Amino acid sequence: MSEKEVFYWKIRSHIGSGLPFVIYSEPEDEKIKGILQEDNEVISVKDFTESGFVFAPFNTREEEAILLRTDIQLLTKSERGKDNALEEFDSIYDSNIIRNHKKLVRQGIKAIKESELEKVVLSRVEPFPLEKNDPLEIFKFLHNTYPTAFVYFWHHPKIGTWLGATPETLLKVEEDSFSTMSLAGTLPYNEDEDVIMWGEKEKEEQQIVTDAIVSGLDKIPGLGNICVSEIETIQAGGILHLKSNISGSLEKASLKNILCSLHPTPAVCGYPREEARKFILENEKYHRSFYTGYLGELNMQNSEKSTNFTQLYVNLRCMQLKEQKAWIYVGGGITADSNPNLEWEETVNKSQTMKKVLLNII
Ligand SMILES: C=C(O[C@H]1C=CC=C(C(=O)O)[C@@H]1O)C(=O)O
Repeated sequence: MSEKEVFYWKIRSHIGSGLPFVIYSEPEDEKIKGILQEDNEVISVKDFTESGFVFAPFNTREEEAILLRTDIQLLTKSERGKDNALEEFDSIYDSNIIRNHKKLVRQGIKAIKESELEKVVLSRVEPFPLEKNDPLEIFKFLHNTYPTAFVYFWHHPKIGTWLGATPETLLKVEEDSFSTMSLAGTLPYNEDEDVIMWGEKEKEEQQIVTDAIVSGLDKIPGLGNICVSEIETIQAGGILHLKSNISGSLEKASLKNILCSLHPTPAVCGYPREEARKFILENEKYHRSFYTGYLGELNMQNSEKSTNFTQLYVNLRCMQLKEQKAWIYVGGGITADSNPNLEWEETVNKSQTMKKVLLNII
């Protein structure tokens, strides 16, 4: 058996034993890592000084972030094949689903016009029937199709099974520096278009995220030299986003303080945070669970440099596998200038990220 076959064989046998694990690949990296826990204990993160793989929900105030212990660590390399040119396809939606999402968006716009709320991120979940349910095959396809994303397959027998390919970094910390990202605004990617015309709505949406992140970080003692990069356009599968990198130096600030300041960012919740959170919990009418939470390596050891590092990503473009279905989670940022029809289309475009891959598996 090749090294890669041994890697997947060990993962399959861990799944067979009903034990928790995660496999993942960092953006632009061909390494696939595995973290396997040897018992099925559900471990909650207490103060973010722990080491392991963290999987945190959207609502960290009421739900726990889960830690996988690094009992076994695996590594393999996987040359990505040529970019999988997967076909887009038209989904057929029940008219109630469309109506409900547009209604939610209209409620959000109304609240923005009538209250202090400036931006709210509204989402939905849609089921996709799976005939063949092989999450490892889905993971391999995601890894091959989205080389610039953080791709993962996370499983805990007592919690559930999630997969995703997210373009958004929440926090990277190594030695005395940190970086995060302001990602917002969405347009469909069209390879024939050389110049991308971002509208005022998208620019404003992204600026709200940048300003809120910077003003939150500014208040944390022990963080300094905060810099914001130029805004750039990035491609994430079939869509484009506006992105700025935000970085700085970290002296004594704790990870817990930084994460409390960052999560949930206005890219997944809104601004001001409290008003947006309240609106989401009262109006979305479904449970986000780990969608728009975050995940990744927490206080892991870099053996080459003998330092600790943390690399966390926002859980976007993701799905949960249950009841022979993939539940795909999608949302978008709403501001006063949002158009409910376009917001619906945006969620449809985002759902293609997962569906294109699933269609090749079933
Ligand atoms: C909430 C999602 O995306 C966020 C991240 C980037 C762009 C977004 C937007 O344009 O609305 C969202 O803020 C999602 O993909 O489900």
